Amino acid sequence: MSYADYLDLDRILAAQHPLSRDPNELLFIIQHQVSELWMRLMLHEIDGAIAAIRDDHLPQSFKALARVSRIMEQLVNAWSVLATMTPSEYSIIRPHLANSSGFQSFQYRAIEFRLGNKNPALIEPHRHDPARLAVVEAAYAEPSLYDEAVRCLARRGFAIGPAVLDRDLTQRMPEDPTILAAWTEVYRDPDRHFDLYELAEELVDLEEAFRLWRFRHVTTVERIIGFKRGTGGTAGVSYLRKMLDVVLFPELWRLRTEL
Ligand code: HEM
Ligand SMILES: N[C@@H](CC(=O)c1ccccc1NC=O)C(=O)O
Repeated sequence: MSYADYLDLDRILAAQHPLSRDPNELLFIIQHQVSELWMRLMLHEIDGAIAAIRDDHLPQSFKALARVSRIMEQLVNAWSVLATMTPSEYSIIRPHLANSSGFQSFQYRAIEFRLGNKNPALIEPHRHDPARLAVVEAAYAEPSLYDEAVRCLARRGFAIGPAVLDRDLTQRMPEDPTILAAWTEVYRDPDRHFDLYELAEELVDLEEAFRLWRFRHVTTVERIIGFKRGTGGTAGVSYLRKMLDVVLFPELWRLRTEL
């Protein structure tokens, strides 16, 4: 066993195939490949966190969630590398991308779904690809990270409404007063509910990192393509700006007003 064998470097380092003659395309490809590798680890850790919460092993979930947030921070900082690519450079690469786009990232979609941001329309780009479709559909159908956190609140004796606990898991969880009341209680007496308090703060950390990623995506996109339409068919920057309004764990933000 050698370093290169263990890491399967021959395959990883032979996996860049620029379509243009532009030297900057290598940056574009590697930026996305590195992101997909980090996303692979994020999905693994999110799955671990979900299982740990389900099994009431909260300290184990904190380790996994902290790792997910630190990975997301890597992805946030990675935008600075891509931002060294100018609009002139990208305009040479872009025609080669045809209508491929980030919508086709099955790992990104699985992460969004695992974090509870469910939208069935976004399964469609994966319809033609059975193996990837299976990953996305499983993430769509299964309880999200936040579902498991809320079920944990219920197991700890907080009165979570039946509409929440018996909900259709394929829909986004609507903001709910019983969840808000439970988290508010946790934050009013952290010493009494310390592990739930810590869980909540891990979730807030993760959501903050995710928001920063969305913000840097849209800002980098505006810097590189301005207000052109996206290759995936959306209006581009104005579409991505709307995504900045997504709130993953609404009651955890709302409770701060209640304290
Ligand atoms: C020059 C660089 C980039 C440009 C111009 C760009 C542009 C866009 C646009 C316009 C969209 C909306 C879909 C569309 O109509 O095409 C989009 C979506 C997306 N992009 Fe990028 N992007 C860039 C780099 C990246 C990178 C480095 C990643 C990291 C993996 C990424 C991941 C995604 C994802 C996951 C979506 C779907 C977002 C969602 O559903 O909320 N993009 N991108
Ligand atoms: N949506 C981008 C294209 C794009 O960024 C892209 C194309 C192919 C593979 C990855 C991509 N990155 C994420 O959206 C654009 O409109 O220029």
